[in-house]
Amino acid sequence: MNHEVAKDLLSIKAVQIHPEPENYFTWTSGIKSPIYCDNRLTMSYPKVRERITQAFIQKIKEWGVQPDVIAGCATAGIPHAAWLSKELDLPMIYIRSEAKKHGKGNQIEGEVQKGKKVVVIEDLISTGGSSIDAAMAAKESGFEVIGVLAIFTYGLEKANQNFADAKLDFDTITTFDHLLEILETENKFEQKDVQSLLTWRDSM
Ligand SMILES: O=P(O)(O)OC[C@H]1O[C@H](OP(=O)(O)OP(=O)(O)O)[C@H](O)[C@@H]1O
Ligand SMILES: O=C(O)c1cc(=O)[nH]c(=O)[nH]1
Repeated sequence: MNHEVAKDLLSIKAVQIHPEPENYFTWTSGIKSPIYCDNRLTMSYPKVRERITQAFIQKIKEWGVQPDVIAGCATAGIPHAAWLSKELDLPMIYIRSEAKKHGKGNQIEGEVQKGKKVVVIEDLISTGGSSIDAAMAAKESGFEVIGVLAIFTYGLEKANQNFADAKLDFDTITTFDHLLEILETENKFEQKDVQSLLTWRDSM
């Protein structure tokens, strides 16, 4: 399943690589990166999003804890949380990056149910900042957070540290390492290009 989803991301052209530093992407954390993975594109591919939903179900089974509620991390995690909660016939909420400045001033939309077990669904983990903030908001409102599940992670040491500091479990369907393995195996990338991306990742 891991490799299938990584292959999907490549085949729908969710992954873009700009090796020239002057064309680096800027991530939400401010990190400048030669690679960007636009998992929002998965919405447009029913078979791909279904595979992602099934992979999330598998990850939840592996955790061995039955969630009561599925939470989407705004914005890109929301549609995946919706498909997953429908498949599991569970309630859904979504968590904004900050409380609204008008209306009801909510950060969490949907019904807050204190003591209920929630899985936070995110599209992608770079530093983990966005999904950790969402999980913390859920905790502060009274939910019991089982952990964060995302489609993809870069495997940055910083993210592992941030999740450890927050005492939060997380897992992903696929990873940067899987992507690079596929690019190399399918001869789309030379070993030296794979190595230079790995060196960049490990320097973060
Ligand atoms: O692990 P992090 O360092 O927090 O980075 C990952 C976050 O960045 C992207 O969101 P973005 O801020 O681009 O917003 P969006 O989800 O609304 O598109 C992505 O969807 C994750 O939420
Ligand atoms: O860190 C980010 O902002 C980020 C990285 C990435 O590859 N894709 C994305 O949507 N956001």
